[in-house]
Amino acid sequence: MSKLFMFEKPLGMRDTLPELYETKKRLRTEMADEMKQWGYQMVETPTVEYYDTIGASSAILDQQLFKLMDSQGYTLVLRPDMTAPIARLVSSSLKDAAYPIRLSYHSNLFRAQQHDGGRPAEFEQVGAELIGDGTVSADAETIALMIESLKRTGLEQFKLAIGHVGFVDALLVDIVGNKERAEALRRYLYEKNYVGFRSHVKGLKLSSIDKKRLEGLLKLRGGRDLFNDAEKLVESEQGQAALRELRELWAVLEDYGLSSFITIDLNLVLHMSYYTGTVFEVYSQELGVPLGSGGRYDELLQQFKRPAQAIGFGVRLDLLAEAIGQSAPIEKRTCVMFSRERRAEAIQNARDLRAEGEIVILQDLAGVTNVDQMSEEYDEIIYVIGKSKQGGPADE
Ligand SMILES: N[C@@H](Cc1c[nH]c[nH+]1)C(=O)O
Repeated sequence: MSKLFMFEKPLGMRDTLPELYETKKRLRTEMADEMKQWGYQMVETPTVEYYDTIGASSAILDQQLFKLMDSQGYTLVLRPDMTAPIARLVSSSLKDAAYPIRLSYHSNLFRAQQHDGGRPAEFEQVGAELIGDGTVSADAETIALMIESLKRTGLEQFKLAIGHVGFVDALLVDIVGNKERAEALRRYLYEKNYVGFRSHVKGLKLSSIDKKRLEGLLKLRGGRDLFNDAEKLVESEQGQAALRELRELWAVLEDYGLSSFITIDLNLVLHMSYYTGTVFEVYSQELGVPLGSGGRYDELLQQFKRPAQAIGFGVRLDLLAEAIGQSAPIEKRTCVMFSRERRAEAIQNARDLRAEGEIVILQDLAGVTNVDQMSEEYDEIIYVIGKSKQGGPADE
């Protein structure tokens, strides 16, 4: 091995130390327990998939895919997303299961990074998919489940922004006339580059009324009241239908008692190109980036020959851990330090304490070079050293 790389990790790869490991484990368990109680069943899919199927339908940029080749020469990818593998699974291994199907997962995903110091290229996502149900009730269930599972982890200050692909697309095409010109504007929205959006709009050959309408889109963020403004802005039936759907969604989320977590953001555009309807993103007060997102993808399943409407979400565990702070409970650690002549007694001691649920490190004194430094690691040390005292307590 080249000495240069001995301590290096590939771009964007991270180690997880014990404290973060425990925090992530707690968060994963809380979320998984909540999803289980809503009837979502956990599944696992392979880490590697075929590039032609999963790589392409995952809607992740090609340059973000980790690619490898199998022994037959087929290109494989490390999965960048769980939604496409689940669509494959539902259309193959679960093809006889009746819709709607409720599945959940916690899986590591891989998205290659171009620069160092950026986001991790491998991260864990906890998510759920509700497949085969196109109702607004399914949209609301997915959003409510996301909120409730985040609440269960102890996250308090967060908001979920809801938008609709149908609305943004309809409004942009209404005004600029075709999909290509709309695409340039969508890109600014996706990058949340509103300054760029405004200056692009200024340069377009449009009437001042239409320019105002485009700028009006940026203001469509807030509570239920903005639906009235939005209705005036969009002309097409597609745009109006999207707004009716969102109004109904809001009403269902009120029935769940969760509307206080919601803002409507009608210029929300997400990274996955498979979204077709409602989309949403979760922000916590602590982070500048969304820690999870999701949406409706009614056309993805037909690529796998089992057409179905579907919706789901994914939460990034690394970002959730960052938002919540390392919060695994501090557990007491006891060390039973023994010398050889009392080894059997020490083993029994450790076994008894572990049976009571304690964390016990069993350590041969001869294996330690710096006893003082080692002692600092533990909350309690029980020395079982020296001559055996038959039946008596361990030496302190
Ligand atoms: N797979 C999406 C999240 C999602 C799940 N279901 C629908 N969307 C992502 O990684 O961003």
